[in-house]
Amino acid sequence: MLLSNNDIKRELIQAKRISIHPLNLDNIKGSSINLSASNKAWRVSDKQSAVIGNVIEIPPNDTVCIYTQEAIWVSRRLGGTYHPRVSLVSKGLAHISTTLDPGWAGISLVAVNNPSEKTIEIRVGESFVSLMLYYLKTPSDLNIIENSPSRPDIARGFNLSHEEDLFLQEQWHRTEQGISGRMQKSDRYQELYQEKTKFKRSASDFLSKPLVSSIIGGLITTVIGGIVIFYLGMN
Ligand SMILES: Nc1ccn([C@H]2C[C@H](O)[C@@H](COP(=O)(O)OP(=O)(O)OP(=O)(O)O)O2)c(=O)n1
Repeated sequence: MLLSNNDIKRELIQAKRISIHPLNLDNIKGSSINLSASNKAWRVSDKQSAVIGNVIEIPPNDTVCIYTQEAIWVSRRLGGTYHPRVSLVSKGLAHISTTLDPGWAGISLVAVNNPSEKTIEIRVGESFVSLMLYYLKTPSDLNIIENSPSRPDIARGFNLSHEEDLFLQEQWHRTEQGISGRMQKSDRYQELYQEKTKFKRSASDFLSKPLVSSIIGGLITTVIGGIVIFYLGMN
């Protein structure tokens, strides 16, 4: 079953099946979450960084592998698929759709391909890929993650700077505890949490109003009374 925006928000608040950090609530769409481009991106052609200032340049007929800013953890009860955004493909870019395995933790490495004849740019921080998440009917029995978190195995094939290499070694984006812990301490998570408690509070305030509670009480009494009278009449 595909997760809606409400499902994603509920799961993020519980932090038992999904954690994302950094969390951008505006990126949660109807049935997906958009992920943004980080400043770590390399050309497949010559393995060099594709980042110039605040922009990632994708040369004609080349592919650039871009790390997302967001690190994601999902439990064994969820999987996902990565899809290109319309704003990206309408520029002439494409990327090969890939999968998010149950139990995965890490930043994602998304390969963006430019089959056109001109250089196309993606701004650092721009959301460029949509992730759709699905509940699994039964939890995956994959106990050992087959791929190393945040895929340094692939990134080390590029010419990494010392800082980039150090970043890939950081543990916060490579474990459930790291991603979940940072997410729960963030302002955006607190905002999401407050939103939920505000809704709960206003619902209970509404139900506790004397007029509302007497109408509900009256309705319940009428229904129960009706059932009792119906059965008495039957006998
Ligand atoms: N654009 C993407 C898509 C996925 N992943 C992460 C999440 C996935 O759970 C993990 C493994 O994805 P694949 O199974 O597609 O990886 P491989 O191509 O390496 O396949 P295999 O698992 O057969 O080694 O990589 C990623 O970093 N970037």
